[in-house]
Amino acid sequence: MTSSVSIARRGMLFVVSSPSGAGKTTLSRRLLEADKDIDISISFTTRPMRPGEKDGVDYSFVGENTFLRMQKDGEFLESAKVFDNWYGTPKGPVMTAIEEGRDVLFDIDWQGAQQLAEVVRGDLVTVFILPPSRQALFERLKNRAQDSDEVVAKRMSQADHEISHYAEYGYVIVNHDLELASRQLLAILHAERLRRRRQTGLRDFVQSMIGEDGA
Ligand SMILES: Nc1ncnc2c1ncn2[C@@H]1O[C@H](COP(=O)(O)OP(=O)(O)OP(=O)(O)O)[C@@H](O)[C@H]1O
Ligand SMILES: Nc1nc2c(ncn2[C@@H]2O[C@H](COP(=O)(O)O)[C@@H](O)[C@H]2O)c(=O)[nH]1
Repeated sequence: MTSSVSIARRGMLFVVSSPSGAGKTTLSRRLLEADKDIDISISFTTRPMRPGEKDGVDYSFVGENTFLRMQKDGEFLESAKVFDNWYGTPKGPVMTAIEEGRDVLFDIDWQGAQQLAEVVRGDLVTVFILPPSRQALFERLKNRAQDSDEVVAKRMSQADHEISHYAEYGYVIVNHDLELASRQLLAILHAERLRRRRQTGLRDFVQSMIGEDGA
């Protein structure tokens, strides 16, 4: 029978970005289902709630005055205007999770990823999701049926610019087959947890083993 050995490690900030509609929210949800040791960062936004979304679950929905006050008071780890709305990552929950050695998942855009890179560097893992084609991206946005034609057109018009940032990311996944892309994302998470520098308890673990008598 096997039993697992627990070695202390640093938590990481696991960022997933993509052009709108490529599937990062879908993949993020599947990652949370598949791995219970990662928490999602719930962003604040001034965007109107979509059908089916819940306040405090998908986002914390706030008015622009509240958002700008929070931004001024330094309550965000990063924040950016995306498609005419404000989005921001609240500092508190992320810092607590990292201090406890837990991993945090971020569904944020390239501007947010750049800002996080300035703050955390070594604890940051970045994944960019590409659609299999431009046509597939358009169809996913249309079929999601949660945004007006005008909003879909705006997101498509910015897709090229968003895609141009793919080279700033450590990993890139083409989300053609959802099952495969989900497995690939999970594999990145698992491999990154095993990086030697993240395993802060390794030294003690190895020392105790070397010091053991017998065998
Ligand atoms: N591999 C896939 N094949 C087909 N449809 C997919 C695939 N992945 C995601 N979808 C669908 O594409 C639509 C867009 O996905 P999702 O909402 O996850 O995109 P997103 O990148 O989070 O977009 P946004 O940035 O606008 O939030 C959804 O309806 C989702 O079910
Ligand atoms: N920089 C940040 N970007 C964020 C954050 N939360 C979400 N996002 C990105 O905004 C767009 C649009 O999202 P949608 O839910 O309105 O479709 C998408 O690229 C998200 O990744 C955030 O806190 N900071």
